[in-house]
Amino acid sequence: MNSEINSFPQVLTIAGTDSGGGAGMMADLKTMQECHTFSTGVIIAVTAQNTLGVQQSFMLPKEIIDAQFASIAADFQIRACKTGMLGDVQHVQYVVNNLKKYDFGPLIVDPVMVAKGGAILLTDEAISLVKQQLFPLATVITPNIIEAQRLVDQEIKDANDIKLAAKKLQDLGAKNVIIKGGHAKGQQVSDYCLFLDHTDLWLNAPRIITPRTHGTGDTLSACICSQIARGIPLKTAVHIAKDFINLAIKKTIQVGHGHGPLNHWAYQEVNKNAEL
Ligand SMILES: Nc1ncnc2c1ncn2[C@@H]1O[C@H](COP(=O)(O)OP(=O)(O)O)[C@@H](O)[C@H]1O
Ligand SMILES: Cc1ncc(COP(=O)(O)O)c(N)n1
Repeated sequence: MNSEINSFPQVLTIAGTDSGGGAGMMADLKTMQECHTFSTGVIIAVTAQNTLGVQQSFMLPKEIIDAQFASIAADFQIRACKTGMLGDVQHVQYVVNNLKKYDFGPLIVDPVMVAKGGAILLTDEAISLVKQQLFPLATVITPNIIEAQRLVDQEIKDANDIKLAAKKLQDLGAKNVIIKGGHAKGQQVSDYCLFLDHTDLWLNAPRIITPRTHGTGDTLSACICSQIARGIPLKTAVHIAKDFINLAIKKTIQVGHGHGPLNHWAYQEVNKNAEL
């Protein structure tokens, strides 16, 4: 066997597609590419979507989902993987089964529930399965504040509530928890990280006033996934991901009429020759 084969960092995104190119698997692939990792994908759902919303979606059958996992496992050495839109109970179960069957390295779970345009991307019944079966497999989970409220079934009003929610989510089996603050109010956008070793930190950045935030959560979690695959420690990875997302929002591109997509190449442009 040639030991050079598969020495390059490879990652996997398990998600829904976005025909509009801004969120879901499309945002993941663009981010992973910019992070100099080779990205593979298991498509769970196909959405007809643009910056104005989700017009239609179609959940793929079990056979083709299992086959995608098998194809990837047979040829690549995936060093980290992430989940995005999983849709419903059945599809969460297919993903859990495959993640137990194959070793794809550390798992980042972005428990995507509702698109920025309002479309439901995870049914209510599927939420408890995500908590019971997917979180215990996860190295990192990255709910936004609204998702965190649903997951702990409690209102989150302030920083203390965020900390308590993160602890509750960790108790469900997720090793590291990041609660994203994009949907909170205030001039700062603060993401709270609670790590496995019980240390914590806040990632702060000035809030950028813009409707162009389609795919922010996908991008943050994909960036963390790629950094982990490259061997970057998690506490460094989260700082890189925060810089990456901040620049992707700040260096805006004018695309679409609604919740516009991000500038995924901004980080590389600003950090030319960065050791990314
Ligand atoms: N208006 C904004 N200005 C700066 N950063 C933002 C803004 N909105 C979201 N972010 C950042 O984007 C990432 C995703 O956050 P959020 O929007 O809460 O997640 P989601 O896309 O899952 O709803 C976080 O790191 C958050 O801090
Ligand atoms: C297929 C898919 N996955 C995830 C999102 C969430 O992204 P956002 O919250 O920015 O709409 C989305 N809109 N579509």
